[in-house]
Amino acid sequence: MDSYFLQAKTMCFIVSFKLANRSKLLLAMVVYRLEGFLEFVTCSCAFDLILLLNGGSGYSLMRDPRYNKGLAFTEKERDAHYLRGLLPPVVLSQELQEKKMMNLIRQYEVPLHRYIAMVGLQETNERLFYRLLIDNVEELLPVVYTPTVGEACQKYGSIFKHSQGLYISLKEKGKILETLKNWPERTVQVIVVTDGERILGLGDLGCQGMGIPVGKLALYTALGGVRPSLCLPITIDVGTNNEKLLNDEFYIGLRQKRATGKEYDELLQEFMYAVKQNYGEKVLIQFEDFANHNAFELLARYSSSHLVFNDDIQGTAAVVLAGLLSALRLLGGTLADHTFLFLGAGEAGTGIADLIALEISEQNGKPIEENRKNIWLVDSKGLIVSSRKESLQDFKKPWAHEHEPITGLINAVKAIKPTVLIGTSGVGKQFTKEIVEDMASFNKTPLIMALSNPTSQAECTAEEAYTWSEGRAIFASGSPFDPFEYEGKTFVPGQANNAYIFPGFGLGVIMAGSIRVHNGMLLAASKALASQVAEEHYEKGMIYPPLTNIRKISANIAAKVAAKAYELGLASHLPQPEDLVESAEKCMYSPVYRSYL
Ligand SMILES: O=C([O-])CC(=O)C(=O)O
Ligand SMILES: [Mg+2]
Repeated sequence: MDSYFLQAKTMCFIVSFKLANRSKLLLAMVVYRLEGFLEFVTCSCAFDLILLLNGGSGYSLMRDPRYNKGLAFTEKERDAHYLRGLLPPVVLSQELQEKKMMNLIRQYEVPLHRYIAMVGLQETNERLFYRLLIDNVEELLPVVYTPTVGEACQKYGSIFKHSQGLYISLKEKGKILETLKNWPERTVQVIVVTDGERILGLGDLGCQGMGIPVGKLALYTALGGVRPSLCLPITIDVGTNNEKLLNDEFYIGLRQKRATGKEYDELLQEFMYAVKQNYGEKVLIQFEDFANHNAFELLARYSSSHLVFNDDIQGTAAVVLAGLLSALRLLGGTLADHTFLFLGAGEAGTGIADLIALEISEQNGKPIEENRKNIWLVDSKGLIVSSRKESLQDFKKPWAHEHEPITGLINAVKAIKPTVLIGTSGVGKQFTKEIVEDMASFNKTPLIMALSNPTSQAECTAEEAYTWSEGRAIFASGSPFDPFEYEGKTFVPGQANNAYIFPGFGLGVIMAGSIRVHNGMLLAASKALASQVAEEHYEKGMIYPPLTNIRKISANIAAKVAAKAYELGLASHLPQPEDLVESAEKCMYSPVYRSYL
């Protein structure tokens, strides 16, 4: 079915019914609910539909976060929509509401309180929430996202007020399609799903991992411009092995140990096919914070049948590769001239290592096996070397190079002498003074990336990296660190967080109607990000552009990703628009209030 034709037809239906009378409007509403094209319906008409749905009461209407404007409802809107008397006399602009909310949020000193205030706003006035987030991205990202979202997940049960997103537990086995149909939106373009087993570097938080899909999707909208109604956060609850949560009276999930093996696989399979059946094959399914063993497996199993993207493997890889390409402007040489050492050989570590090797192969035309040789990984048992090959998990095997066995990161650093040190271990404080000093002893400009999240799990802090290297290190981290002054110079650490990539990447995939994710699209996203770092940023030690321009950055990433999808023949939205950056910017969600007249 041609969806644009259907959308247009539905819209005409509703508009004509609106012009007729309210009982007919009810019928129109049925049409709308069947087709689910609210976004295409004129604003005032949509407003009327909701009004009708709520029995004609403006009061109920104010309770819908998608439509609520709070004190910004105009006099005319108050008259037209039965709101008179339900609000105090004053009429505020959205700007003033924003100022007031920011003042309020800044009064909370505890980050979790700020998080709770932001979630409260999201649940009452969606457009104001996004307005705040977009206009104050550097200040509010650490509140709704990393690092505060980590603490929010740990305490999710205690702070839980309203449900956000969809929960699919073992209890829904055999009924997942039905469960998906309970979600109010009929059209969904991005799903972020977790099973909560590896939330950031905090481990198994079970069902309380829901904070992560909710936070990631808030970024899809704020940073990538994907409409909130098209985003669906999902948590799959197969139990948790976290004893503390199992014994917590406020825990919100199933009180049982994690299901594994066949039981797990069957639930995930039912989920994947129910999503495809309900939303079609062009819905992007982003896997987030699964444990290593499932993350690699799920990506491999579903990448040829579904539009899947693993943010921790692929998103993190793309953002780190972007940082490396950008850092070369400071370090000199090409990627192939560098030696990389990773602490951590899980999703992030091997994902990044793979993408670096792929990019080097694109550049020098040599086989990927050859280009892996300068990339070394250390896991909990030491340097990954060929004598350990038999006992290694599959995703580590390509990195088992010829070398004598070495235990301990410090010994590996001394032996390998990397130019780039990358932490993806999920364990904090692993880059000790001795390690950073060593890096600085054989590199004029050591590149140090402490990627584990949240801040408590970072391998070292910005201050440590700059001080221990006597101001010579280029430093980037997964969680944000404040600028640091060392001997009169202010260094601005970069945030090598996949937040730079996934919103724009997802937008590009959606724009092109791509049916699969391809490594070429990841490389395109990395290059698009790297190309947006300017001279003034390098002067401060930054290897990423500032987040303040993130919407522009995302539009450029989206354009390059979409272009790659067209080039690879994966795009289904034909013909290809002439100016993809312009198309990306045009389709981005704006949080400005609509008029309901
Ligand atoms: O959520 C973040 O900040 C980055 C990420 O994907 C992770 O650490 O798992
Ligand atoms: Mg993640």
